[in-house]
Amino acid sequence: MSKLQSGTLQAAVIDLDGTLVDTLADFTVALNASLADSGLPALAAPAIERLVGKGSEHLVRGALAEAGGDPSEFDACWAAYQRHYGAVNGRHARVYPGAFEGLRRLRAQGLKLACVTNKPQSFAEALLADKDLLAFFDVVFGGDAFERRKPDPLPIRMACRALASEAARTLVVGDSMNDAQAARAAGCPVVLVRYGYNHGRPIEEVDADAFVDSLAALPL
Ligand SMILES: O=C(O)COP(=O)(O)O
Ligand SMILES: [Mg+2]
Repeated sequence: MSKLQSGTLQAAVIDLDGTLVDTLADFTVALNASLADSGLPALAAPAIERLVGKGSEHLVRGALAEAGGDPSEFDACWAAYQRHYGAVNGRHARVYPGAFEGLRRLRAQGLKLACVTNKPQSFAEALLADKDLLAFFDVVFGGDAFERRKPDPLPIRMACRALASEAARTLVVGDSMNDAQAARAAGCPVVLVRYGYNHGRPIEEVDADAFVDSLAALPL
């Protein structure tokens, strides 16, 4: 755990959905409206939660399959989802307890901050702005910012480059195996929150340096 000790870090890369903001209700409303447009039944929130974390295409494709739709309906469902999510983005979402305090503490330590999410860039920026979180970040990279997204290390590496930080001195904070795998492959220490979305799997089975119940409890 020594690599997480205060004073050694230069920057932190923070995930969005399931780490900073609880967006499951937004996903549920937008996906079910999209499925309804295709005449398909609604899904319960826990089924949708298991699909969150690998980006919006994965989410829509998975929801379509779970609702009994045909893969050929993807394009229509994807277009509907863009519309519905754009209309609902942030409305049913809430910032997790401790998130503001955690971000303030990271900033107070002099760390540069990046938000790296698999959520599309425009939705991510709008959500962060709506929740008064955008100003904490030096840079925001969405799931469509690069050719590969988490669990690929590319977005984390690009964040380190943008922040001019060494990977080993850049703390990744997330809620899922996608964050942890990306961080490990990039050579960054990683802390996972216990309250987010991890494809229905216990978070503590993921390889990480520490687990916390709140961003206010980050081991800094
Ligand atoms: O869009 C998703 O699937 C999840 O986004 P995240 O990377 O912020 O958790
Ligand atoms: Mg997440």
